[in-house]
Amino acid sequence: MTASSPLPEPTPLPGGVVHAPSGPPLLTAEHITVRFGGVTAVKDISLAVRPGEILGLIGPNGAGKTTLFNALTGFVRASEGRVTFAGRDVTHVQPQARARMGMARTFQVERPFEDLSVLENVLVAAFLRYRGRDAEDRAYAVLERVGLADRAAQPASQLNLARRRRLELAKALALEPRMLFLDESIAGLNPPAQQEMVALIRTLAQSGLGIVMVEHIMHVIMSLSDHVICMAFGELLAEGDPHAVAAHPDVIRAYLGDDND
Ligand SMILES: Nc1ncnc2c1ncn2[C@@H]1O[C@H](COP(=O)(O)OP(=O)(O)OP(=O)(O)O)[C@@H](O)[C@H]1O
Repeated sequence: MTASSPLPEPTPLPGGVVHAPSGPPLLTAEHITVRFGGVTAVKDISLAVRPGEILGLIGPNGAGKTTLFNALTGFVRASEGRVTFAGRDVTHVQPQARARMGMARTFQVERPFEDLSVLENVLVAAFLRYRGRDAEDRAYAVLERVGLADRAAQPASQLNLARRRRLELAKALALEPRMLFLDESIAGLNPPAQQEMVALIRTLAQSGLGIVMVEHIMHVIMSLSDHVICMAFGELLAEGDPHAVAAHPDVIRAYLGDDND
């Protein structure tokens, strides 16, 4: 029996203009280590993301993806290492301040203000950067962009899962970020909704946003990512373009020994 990769081959996505990450890195992380008491959840991981680039973080359960993601966005304190955004050291900058600087994130469990309308939810985020009419204009523009403009007046509580995910994305985009951090934006959606979200994410990268995504749906992450980092037990297992990572013997071993893909 030959050891073929359990990860799907990257396939071009329909309608995709090839996007071209360019310029110096927008985000760099150097030698990030995160310890929780005696547990080293992330060990010496470095990465860089350029404008327009999509970085996919993969790895079996407990690999440290979420912890690394949280260290990048400021929700977890790095025990060692440095995070730089747009040339500024943000290692000790609080999450909300990072968001205002242009590092916006979504949450795996989306948590809109249920009683507020879709528009009001986006306005709450828009007010972090804009005032009055500017915030409203920004919120409407973002709702158009994610395809929720026709739901603007609806209470967030009435949205289905796919639209809640779009609202989560709209809230992040209302900050007019340069980097977007997506925590499982696609898992749990039905296939058509997955495709719509994939197309949207691709468009956002094409517009020049740098994107870091943690996602369990392998065919999605392997197709969308320009660069993939595979972690296991907190450490870097392999990195490179999706083809190279999917074919890497250590990655194959990690996934064959784990049924979470
Ligand atoms: N707040 C914490 N306190 C203690 N240990 C933690 C904490 N957060 C994560 N860990 C541990 O760190 C390790 C990495 O967890 P993490 O959630 O980052 O992995 P993951 O790759 O995101 O996993 P999954 O795919 O299951 O979400 C695990 O051993 C986990 O139990």
